[in-house]
Amino acid sequence: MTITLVDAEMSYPWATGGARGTRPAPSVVGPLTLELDDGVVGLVGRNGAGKTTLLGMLAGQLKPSAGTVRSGGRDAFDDPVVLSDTSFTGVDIDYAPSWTVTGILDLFARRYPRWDAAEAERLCEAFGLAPTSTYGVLSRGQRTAVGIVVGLASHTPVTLFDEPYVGLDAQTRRLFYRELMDSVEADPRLVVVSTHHLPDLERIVDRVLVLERGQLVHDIDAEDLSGRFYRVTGSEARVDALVADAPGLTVLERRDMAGASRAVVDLGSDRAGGGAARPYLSDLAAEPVDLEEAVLQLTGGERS
Ligand SMILES: Nc1ncnc2c1ncn2[C@@H]1O[C@H](COP(=O)(O)OP(=O)(O)OP(=O)(O)O)[C@@H](O)[C@H]1O
Repeated sequence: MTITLVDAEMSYPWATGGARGTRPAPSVVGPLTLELDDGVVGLVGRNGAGKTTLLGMLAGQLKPSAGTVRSGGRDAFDDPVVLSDTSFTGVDIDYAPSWTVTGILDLFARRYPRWDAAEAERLCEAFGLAPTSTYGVLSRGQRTAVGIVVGLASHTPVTLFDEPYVGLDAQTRRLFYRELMDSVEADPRLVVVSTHHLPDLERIVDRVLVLERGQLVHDIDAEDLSGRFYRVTGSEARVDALVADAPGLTVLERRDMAGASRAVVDLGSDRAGGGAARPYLSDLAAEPVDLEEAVLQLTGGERS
């Protein structure tokens, strides 16, 4: 499935404190022009960057205040086809406390034409969800697991997960990422996962979108990240020579002490000729930087 955004914006008019519609509200997302295709997309950004809002727009649940969001060629907002083609689960989505796990899953089985009941049952067992438990008695992690089961078993062409790790212990988180990986391998679709924990997604993600104050500041092909960022260590003179000689190399962070130097460098994407600088690393100790560190560097260093 393809989702296309053209100059799409979202503002919450009532967030300005004035009467609704009496003065222009600032956009919390956009304007964004973007195309999303099948594959796993990681959506990252600091608190309040607009991730949940963007997911709501992709899901057709929020009407853009300007521009367009089209999913599978249809105007996404409130479109019945888009709604049955899209699952959106996550941290802010709750169900009535009296509903049982089975009751919740039955609801989605009716909503989603490609629902896989056997898979839902298997996943419930794997995530330790008793079918007769009511939602109100589930722990935080078990509630997250209900959302995960819905997202995976729905087999919707567009599957959106908003921070699908809240409350999960390390083993269960790992189980989710393994199940997600198997699921998209068997049934490729567009999956967007908003997250503050990129390392968990590192092996699965095809693309990373970085939002900052509602703007898309980086759109990174995950393959492009491997072999692009390195932490190098060596004598100051060697690091100076690397910086002077390697074509297209950018220093993102550097610390010099007593004649020795440690630096994080960006060789540039392979598409932009980043490979040209790689041979210059051979004189130094160089280790690749992981996806999260790379994104942190691209977004201007440590999050405070
Ligand atoms: N229902 C709402 N009414 C008014 N403002 C809202 C509403 N929902 C979100 N906002 C505002 O929109 C901005 C983006 O919020 P959003 O929840 O999309 O960010 P986020 O990136 O998902 O944040 P987090 O990582 O903290 O979950 C924030 O400034 C928030 O205060």
